[in-house]
Amino acid sequence: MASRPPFETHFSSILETPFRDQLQKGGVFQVVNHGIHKEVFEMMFCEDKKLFDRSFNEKVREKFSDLSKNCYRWGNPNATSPAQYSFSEAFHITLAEISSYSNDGNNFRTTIAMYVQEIARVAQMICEILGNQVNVNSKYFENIYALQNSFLRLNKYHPCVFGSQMFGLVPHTDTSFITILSQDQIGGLELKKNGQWIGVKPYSEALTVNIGDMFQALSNGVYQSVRHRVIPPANVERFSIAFFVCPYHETEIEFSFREYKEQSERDVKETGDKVGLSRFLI
Ligand SMILES: O=C(O)CCC(=O)C(=O)O
Ligand SMILES: [Fe+2]
Repeated sequence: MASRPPFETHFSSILETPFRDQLQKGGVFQVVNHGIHKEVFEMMFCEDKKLFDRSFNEKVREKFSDLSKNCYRWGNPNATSPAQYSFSEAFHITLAEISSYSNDGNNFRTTIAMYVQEIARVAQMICEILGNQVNVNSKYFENIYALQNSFLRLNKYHPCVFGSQMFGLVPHTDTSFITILSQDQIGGLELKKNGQWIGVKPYSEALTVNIGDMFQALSNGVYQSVRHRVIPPANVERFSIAFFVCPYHETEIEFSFREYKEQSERDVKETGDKVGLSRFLI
């Protein structure tokens, strides 16, 4: 593979107004010239597709050859109505798992480890820049690659046989510090801004970044996590890969990340929705 393209080091200057104002209202931005080689994305999406191409039985099987148990889901098992159902399938793979992969020549594992190393490097830079702007202690992002709760979510969206009655992914905010998304060119991601849903246009090789609940809490509400959803594609499949940068479970923000995650999971089970940060504010 050719050497890494140069990273645009003046990235931080664009974080000044009015860009920063946008983030404060809950925003998503796209990063180009991030230094990740095109081939890394091509290889990752190729392995991603092969994984989803396995039979349903294989994917739900208890002991899946490359991955740990229970990392696969189809739809939303807690949904109590079609409006709460996500018409998509996904694999969750934590950094803890990825960093334990041995270099045994397995294509899937080598590719995923390489991808995560690259994406963590970009995530580190973005978190530090965003954190500096709002005086967040850089200790939270000292070594993102060591944050074992961070995870990749591989998403596959299918053309929805129920028309527009169902979401590809139901409206939600991410629990992470930030989320970095690679997506193909199909589109379907939307975010809520001023009460309206707005489509996020995919750009080739751009990374889409959004603020999650934990950065909203860390920045004391200066940055806002953004509510987003995915509309299922009309007649093709869509793939995306999200990297969620998450703190250690015991990290104290004003609550611990574990408390936040467990409460969110209980809320989703009981109400079909994640109540979110508002529950933790005094
Ligand atoms: O697939 C997308 O565009 C968004 C994925 C997403 O929001 C998520 O995985 O949390
Ligand atoms: Fe999300």
